[in-house]
Amino acid sequence: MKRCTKEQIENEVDKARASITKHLWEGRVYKFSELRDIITKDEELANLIQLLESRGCFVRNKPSATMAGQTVPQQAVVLLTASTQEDMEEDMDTVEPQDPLFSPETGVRWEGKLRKTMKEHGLYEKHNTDSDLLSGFKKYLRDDHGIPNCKQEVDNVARFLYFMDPQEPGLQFVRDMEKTRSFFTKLSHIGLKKQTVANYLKNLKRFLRYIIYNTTLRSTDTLLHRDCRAYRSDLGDFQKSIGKQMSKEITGKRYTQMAKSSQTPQDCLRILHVAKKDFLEAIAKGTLNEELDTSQSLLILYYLQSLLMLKHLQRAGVVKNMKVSEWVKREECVLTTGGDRSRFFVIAVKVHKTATQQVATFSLNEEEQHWFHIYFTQIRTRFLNSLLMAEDDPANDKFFISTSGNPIYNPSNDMMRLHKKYNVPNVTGQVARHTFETAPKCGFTNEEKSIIADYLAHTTATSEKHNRFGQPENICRAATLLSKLARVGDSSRSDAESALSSTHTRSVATSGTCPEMSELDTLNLFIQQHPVSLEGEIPKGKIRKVITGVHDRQCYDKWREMQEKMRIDYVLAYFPRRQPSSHQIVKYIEKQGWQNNKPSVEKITELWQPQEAQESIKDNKHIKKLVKSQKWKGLLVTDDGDKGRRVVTTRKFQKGEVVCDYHGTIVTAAEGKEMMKTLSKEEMGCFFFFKNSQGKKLCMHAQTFPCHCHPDRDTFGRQTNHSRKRKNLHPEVHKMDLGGKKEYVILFTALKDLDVNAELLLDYGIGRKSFLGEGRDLVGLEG
Ligand SMILES: C[S@@+](CC[C@H](N)C(=O)[O-])C[C@H]1O[C@@H](n2cnc3c(N)ncnc32)[C@H](O)[C@@H]1O
Repeated sequence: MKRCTKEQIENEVDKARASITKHLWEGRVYKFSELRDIITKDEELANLIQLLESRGCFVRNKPSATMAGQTVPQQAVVLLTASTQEDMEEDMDTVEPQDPLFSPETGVRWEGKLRKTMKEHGLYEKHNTDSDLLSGFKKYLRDDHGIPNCKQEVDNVARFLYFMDPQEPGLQFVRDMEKTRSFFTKLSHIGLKKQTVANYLKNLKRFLRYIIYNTTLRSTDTLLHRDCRAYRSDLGDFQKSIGKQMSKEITGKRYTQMAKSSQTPQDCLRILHVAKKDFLEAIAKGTLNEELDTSQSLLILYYLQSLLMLKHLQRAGVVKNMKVSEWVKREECVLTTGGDRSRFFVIAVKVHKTATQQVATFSLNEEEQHWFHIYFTQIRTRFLNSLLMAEDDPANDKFFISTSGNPIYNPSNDMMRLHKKYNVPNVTGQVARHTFETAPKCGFTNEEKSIIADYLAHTTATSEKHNRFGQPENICRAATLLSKLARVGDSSRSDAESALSSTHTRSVATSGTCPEMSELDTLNLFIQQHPVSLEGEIPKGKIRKVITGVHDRQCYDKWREMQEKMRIDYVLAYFPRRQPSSHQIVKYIEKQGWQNNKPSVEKITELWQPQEAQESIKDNKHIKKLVKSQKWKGLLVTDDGDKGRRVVTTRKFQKGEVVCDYHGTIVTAAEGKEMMKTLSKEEMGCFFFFKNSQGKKLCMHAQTFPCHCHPDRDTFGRQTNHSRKRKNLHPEVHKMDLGGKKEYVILFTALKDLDVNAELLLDYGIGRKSFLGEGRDLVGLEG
């Protein structure tokens, strides 16, 4: 090139340099793994490497035995005490401590086939996790990240390190991005889910963060430290590309999940219904200060987390980060609806990873508040006791604590365990939020819709609005409205369902303007929020309509109808065995002080019938009054030629009704018999012999006339005639508290329905040997 210009020569030199560089990189550098793939025998491989190196070639990533001095001395990697939390992530996919009672279904399951494939591709073997490097990482995860069981994560990294260098766990891998890529490509090629591959990547990134920030590497090996940082940044790019592939898979999965679960809000709440019985039993135990076993304690913990995510639609981050101080500072809010006051408790969670700057607010009703209280005072303290904690331990202020005494790690997994335990298809918090967001809000006013939207969105504006409880009512109203949504189509009906079983209501329910929110659902919710009570008042229109919406009229009528029925039953219960007169009913209703919605006398009279249960009768005031006063109505004494006087009815009596009593004085049966002996044939005997519950023979005699207590009247019982065949009365012996003294009372009840002008007839028991009836000596008596 003598005649060439300087520029031409320089061009040629550049070309040669590029060619040599290319040769150096591509022609003279060999990867150890590639050579090993061709030559399997160690000795031959070693000879070849020796030859290549002697000719100026390079062999990359040889096992460390052949690279002595290049690995980082492990003693240089010392765990730093101060942790760097600058970019702590939400690690929702890491496996958590396993509980024998609630076995989780998380992480990679080393099913036989997968394990085999991984083994075949050299991806399964791992380094001993007790090595300095890995045990340091383990400690870092446990102490700095509060992950007590990080086995899976450490195992993943141990597997990766083994793949990169089977000899020993080292850091040289940061200088081999290509092999790193090959590890991840292989993982996905053998059929691991993209999400699992992404987990490996995430674990590796966290391992690097540990190395970079939590070890002494920065000072002991600056270059390697620099390479670790560069490698971690490259991993970020790699993660993005995997992320793209994964997002397709995950979006697809989520879409299917959403589509699958775009059922109804109450489907999302199914687990809360299914587990509720057991949960309430556990709560009841807690309320009674009885000791709860671990299974019950966990049930309470998982149920409450699920309640927050599925019913109150809080994100997992909110549940995880809710603080004790926030629980303690909960704000009471009373929604007054008509005569009823509903208490709510608003809680604001300020720090939650899902949305910094925002305050998540939710409100618990009184019952829920009690549940949380039981958890807080009994379960949480017990869990905390299982670990000796430092004063400044983060668990001290986290509201939800796991059995190990550490803050809960992943509420979503806890919720999944609860679903699994009760064999209910899992619903995630995200799906629940989506379902409630998209549920048709038929019958809601625009204002109500916006309250719900605000509540669900937690926009900054909303949080500002709600911050410091500016508008706690709205939060409570949102909770109420969400309950309303949740009850659409709910099949677990109670009072409301029976109340709505009339044909009229059914036709309204089906022809209503809002098929999504039927009248039945609305009524159910309304009754749940404003239970029908004997004394309560139905809420005033404005407050009522928050729930009743377009079904206000029907709900109003039904509520009142239910209350009226309750009041009728109440009045009827006061007259269990003796039909009350109109006057008695009016007086009794007046005594209750009901201002409106009073039941009518006619209805009560029409509905009255004697109750079968005899228990209530001995304490029944109405009967007691009649026994004391002897002013039994509906009876008349007439004269009968043959039998003397007789008692007849002046009104109808129903079978089972108390007609009158046998009023007299109690003596022993022996005394009664003695008294009978003294009677002449002409004298009439008024004796009623009976046995008390202890079998003692007694006698009620009505020989003294008029009696001292009722000198103005002859009582009906003693004028009742005998008939065995046509008897229509049945005697019942009771012991009643009459003015502070327990006394025997013999009530005559109707054996059958009695018409007007029916003679009262009792079987005196004549002829029965065991019965010392007063008429046993009578002759010529009808059968
Ligand atoms: C407890 S008193 C019944 C009221 C009675 N008839 C009166 O005038 O006072 C019982 C007496 O009534 C009469 N008596 C009751 N049942 C009768 C009957 N089936 N046939 C005839 N006399 C009867 C008998 O004289 C009997 O001693």
